[in-house]
Amino acid sequence: MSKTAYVRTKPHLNIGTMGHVDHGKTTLTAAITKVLSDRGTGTFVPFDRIDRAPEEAARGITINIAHVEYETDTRHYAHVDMPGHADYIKNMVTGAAQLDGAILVVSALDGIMPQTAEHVLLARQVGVDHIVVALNKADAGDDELTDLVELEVRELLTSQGYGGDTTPVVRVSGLRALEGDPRWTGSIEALLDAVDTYVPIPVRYTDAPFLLPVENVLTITGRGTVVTGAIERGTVRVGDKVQVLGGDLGPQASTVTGLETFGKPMESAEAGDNVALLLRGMPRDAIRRGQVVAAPDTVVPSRRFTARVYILSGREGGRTTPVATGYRPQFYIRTADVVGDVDLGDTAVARPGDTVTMTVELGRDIPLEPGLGFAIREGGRTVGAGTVSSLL
Ligand SMILES: Nc1nc2c(ncn2[C@@H]2O[C@H](COP(=O)(O)OP(=O)(O)OP(=O)(O)O)[C@@H](O)[C@H]2O)c(=O)[nH]1
Ligand SMILES: [Mg+2]
Repeated sequence: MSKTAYVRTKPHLNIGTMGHVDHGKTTLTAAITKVLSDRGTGTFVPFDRIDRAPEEAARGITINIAHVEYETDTRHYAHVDMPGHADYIKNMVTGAAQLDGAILVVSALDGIMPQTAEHVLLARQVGVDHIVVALNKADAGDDELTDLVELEVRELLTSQGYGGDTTPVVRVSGLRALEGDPRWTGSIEALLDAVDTYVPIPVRYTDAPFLLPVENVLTITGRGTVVTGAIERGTVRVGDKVQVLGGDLGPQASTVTGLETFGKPMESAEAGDNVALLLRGMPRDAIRRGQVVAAPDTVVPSRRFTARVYILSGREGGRTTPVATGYRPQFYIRTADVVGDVDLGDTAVARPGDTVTMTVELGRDIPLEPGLGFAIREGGRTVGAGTVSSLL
């Protein structure tokens, strides 16, 4: 089977849809691919293909199917439609989504709902700096109500530091656009123009040594083990030697023998690209989500570090009671999810809303470095957000 190689002609960005359940994220995602396939710069991905369970390995070393790709006149996008609220939280807090910008989908009929606010808050915490709003279901709403919803959304964004006054808010109908109604396909064009102009091309760390947090691991019969994820920094080429780090077996050497993005082979990939790497001689059970693939001898896994941590307040969905030394929550670091012991030193307790320095000892060694962000979770909710200060 011969495949067309990926040709990099435009800057690549990672974006995604977020917003309350049923506000139309998946319908909008399908509509975007429809409008762009009509333009000839993408492939139409119908609703039920996006909403289907991920990981379909049969077609080659391809990435999680919740991603779709498309091109506008000026850019190449990987777009992730997170299937549900829990997946959104997981992908955002672990950094797996690595969004350069987000489309906040708000139903013009319902306005802001709890997950709308929660997703905006989380986007802020994980460093998504640019949001474009799709006021969806505009076909079914009346103008006065939609005006109110728009006002409400702008206020929410401002309250989270997004500059709601200048945020593009575009009235769309994913459903009608999907049906080909020209009035509403035009609304999708307008939304894409807003994304193209409002979300800047991010600075990529292409000069740093290669590092890929592993999101998924698959086996391709007859070819070997494949890992997928978004490249955090650096570049990688077919033939490069790499190390797999953060597992129980210690660092393991391998060589990249295949490289693809969205099923298309590529010679080299760089920071920000969503890729699949075929790794020579790597047994399937020797690597799992949460580990990293890196340039040899550039990363040393460790488990003790100090960090500055913000403990979310109850109002932000966090705890209502303080934490103390001996607290043992889960730490979400890159794509890893690992338990850690918290030591607050001289500080007696950390109350919700406080920012504190803590020492953490993780349950296993993982690649860490100063400046690395992480989330702290407990019982299915995010209770803290922090940054590594130093390794011990
Ligand atoms: N009238 C109208 N209905 C819409 C529009 N977009 C989506 N819907 C309907 O809203 C419902 C939810 O749409 P989805 O696209 O599944 O919403 P979602 O946000 O992906 O939902 P979750 O993934 O479950 O959070 C479906 O019944 C859609 O047909 C729209 O533009 N107009
Ligand atoms: Mg959906």
